[in-house]
Parts: sequence; structure tokens; C-alpha cells
Amino acid sequence: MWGKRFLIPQVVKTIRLTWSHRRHFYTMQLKTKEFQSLFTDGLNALAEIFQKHRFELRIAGGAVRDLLSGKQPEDVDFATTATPEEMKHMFQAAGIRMINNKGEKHGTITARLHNQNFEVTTLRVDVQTDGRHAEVEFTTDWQKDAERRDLTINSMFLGLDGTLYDYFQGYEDLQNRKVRFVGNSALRIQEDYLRILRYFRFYGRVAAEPGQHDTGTLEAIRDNGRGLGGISGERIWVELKKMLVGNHAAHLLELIYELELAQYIGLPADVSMEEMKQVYQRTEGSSPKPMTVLSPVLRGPEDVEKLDLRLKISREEKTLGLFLVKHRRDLVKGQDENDGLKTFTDFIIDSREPDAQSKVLELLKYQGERKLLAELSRWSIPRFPVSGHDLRRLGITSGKEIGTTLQELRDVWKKSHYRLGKEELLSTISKS
Ligand SMILES: Nc1ccn([C@@H]2O[C@H](COP(=O)(O)OP(=O)(O)OP(=O)(O)O)[C@@H](O)[C@H]2O)c(=O)n1
Ligand SMILES: [Mg+2]
Repeated sequence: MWGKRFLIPQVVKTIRLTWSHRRHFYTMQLKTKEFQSLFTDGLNALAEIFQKHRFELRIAGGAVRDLLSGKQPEDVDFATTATPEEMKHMFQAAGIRMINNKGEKHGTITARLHNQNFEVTTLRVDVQTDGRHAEVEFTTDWQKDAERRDLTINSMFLGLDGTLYDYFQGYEDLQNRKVRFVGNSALRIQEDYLRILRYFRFYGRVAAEPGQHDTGTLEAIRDNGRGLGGISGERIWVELKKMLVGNHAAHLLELIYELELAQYIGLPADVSMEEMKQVYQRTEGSSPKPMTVLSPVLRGPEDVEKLDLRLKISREEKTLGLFLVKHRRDLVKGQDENDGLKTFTDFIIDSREPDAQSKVLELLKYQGERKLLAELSRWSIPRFPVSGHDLRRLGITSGKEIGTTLQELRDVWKKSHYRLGKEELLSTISKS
């Protein structure tokens, strides 16, 4: 019925295949406007330094995936054969500033050129030491670095001359809209259990239809679901949110339940999927917030509290969740055919909730009230025109009386659809 939430990016067709199958990877030339636009003064200067010192420098991972999908990458990570020490010497010799050396242990140096930061990471292999901590070992072998990455579509490198280095058929998978782990799924997941949720998120980003998973992949996820229990709530929530506002979110959330992952990520067990699927359909195309899409599986305030305890959601997300579970059934379109919005605007005007209007907008998305949603988006809270000061001027002195009169006037004003002005409202008292 509805189109896709987001257009799934078409894989770029302008790639020129220059030659194929050199050993077990092939190289291609990518020259798109998104790629060209990366070549700022900063990047050109960076490339020159690596060239001068004869170290290779390539774009790595997510940015390559995005470029091949015709999408402008948000952040671009670089990979190199130079070690962090070698980079430091190189940058120091060229008088280039390096910032926050936090990543250095894992091989990342951040250099600042022409007011732009560049994160460059040494090729590495993750070596497991005690099964919990990964120790890194630097390498100059590009394939080894590709092997430790999560998904084939995230395992490619792009040379600055536009050559694509693809060791695991990532480009083919992207064209076929397949999401696959690199090599053995279970091993990749055990290296970082968050990858289970990354798999779902990228499935939403890449796959054309719900339900086209390799059975082996789903088995590996099911077998390793418990590992999510050891992943920090913040990291889980970041991934889960991206999944919820992407394509196929209802299908993916259902899979989370089918694969028995819910308990490890703060979601209530045994909930009905029906309401969730309906809400997903209703919110299609209305840019719902992640919490709005998730809330149908939250049965009441306790479920929101539990979710917060596990995932450390923001205050704003939590209050929205509480608001939706509280009002999804009792705050509904009124009888007045000519002003269906009235129940909602009255609620907003009387509400002490911060951001009441934006919460009600999410409620209307949840309820699928598209017409009212459009109307409320254009509406702005009218100001009640009478103040205590006005009443004192009319000779009302008792604080209590001022309070009750103001309340009565507010009711008259609301009944008038907020149309009556100050004089009209004040004239209703003198008559009574
Ligand atoms: N758990 C993870 C996280 C990241 N990566 C690798 O590191 C790259 C960069 O990670 P990140 O920036 O977190 O994700 P992106 O894939 O770039 O996605 P996004 O567009 O959301 O940044 C990924 O492409 C992937 O190769 C990985 O293998 N396993
Ligand atoms: Mg990234």
C-alpha cells in the first residue's frame, strides 16, 4: 500500500569495470560526483603525504558502501599500511597537527589538514587474547583487515584513484541487496555481539524485501543471541533506533522476537506483534520517531521503565514512551466532525507536559490520523488573552475569585475554538 519508508539507494551504475579477477578480487574505477566531492584541499594534502612516504591510503568500510550506493557518506574512514608510529613521524615532519590520540591503541590517528579532520587507521588483525579483550596486531595485508570486518558490504576499500578492492564479493552483494557476514557468521558475531543488530540495521538499508535472510545467518544469530546481554545499553540503543526508522522495521522487530533476542535488549517478552505491525503500516512515510515505532510492544509504563533501565534512553525518549503508552487509547479524535483536532488542541493547551505538541504529533502518527497530523503540524498554540491583571482592573480583588474566573474564561475561550479576544471574554463576566 505505502511505498518504502526510504528509497533504497540504487547501486551506482556508472562504475567502469576496467579489468576483472586479479587473484580473487577485482578492481573497478569509481568516478561519481559524491566521490569527486571528497577531494578537498585537506584530502589532497593528506594523499600527497602518504604518497611521498610510499604508504598506501584507501577509503575503508561504510564510506565505500555508501559511495557505491550513490550516497554521500557521513563520515569517511581511511585505512593505511603505515603504522601509527610511522604516521606520527610523517605528520610531525610535515608540521601537521594531530588531535585526540584516544584511538591510537587501536591504530587510529586523527590528523587535521586545512581545518578538516581525517581519521586514518592502520590495517589490523584482531587477535583474541582471553576471549574477552581483543588485542590488535598491525598488518600490511589489506585482505586480513577486510576479514575482521562485519559484513561483506562493509569490507571494501576504495583507492583514491577510484579503484575498488573487494575481497568478499561485497559489491555483488550490494547489487543483489544481500546482507552477509564476512566468512563465518558465528565467529563474526562472537567478535562483537552488537553485530547482530548491525546486521538488522543494514538489512533495512539494503534489502529490497523483508524475509530474505540466509538460514545460516539467522541460526548464527539465534545461537549467539545471549551475547547481546553483555553489550552496553547505549550501543544497543544507537543501533536499534536506526533500525526502527529504516525499512522493514516491523519485520526486523518480529525477527528479534522470533530469534529470542528481546530479553537481552530490554524488551518485554511475549508481546503481540499485531499492534506493532499495524502501527508500522500506519506510520509509513510520516517520519515517526524511533520510540513511536517501538512503543506498540511496550504494554505500559513498567515496560518503558525496564527499557530505560537496560538501554539508558534519553529523558525525552522516555517521556515520549510514557506518554504514548498512557494516551494511545484515551486521547482520541473527538465527535465534532468539523473540528476533529479539538480534543488534541485542548489537551495541549491544558497540558503541563513539556513539548506536548510534539508528543501529540507522535500520538497521531501512532493512531494513523494523517489528516489531523497535517493540521496539527501547521497549528501553533494560541495565547489565552486574559490575565489576572485584567481582572484586577475590573475590580476583582480576591485571589481566589481571580483564579476561578480565569478558569471559567479559559473554558469559554476553549469552547469558542480560541477565537474570542480579551474584550469579548471580559464582557462575558460583566453579564454574569
Ligand atoms: N561492530 C562493528 C563495527 C564496525 N565495523 C567495521 O567498521 C566500519 C566503520 O564502522 P561504523 O562507522 O561504526 O559503521 P558504518 O558501517 O560506517 O555505518 P554508518 O554509516 O552508520 O557509520 C564498518 O563499515 C565495518 O567495516 C565492524 O566490522 N564491526
Ligand atoms: Mg561510519
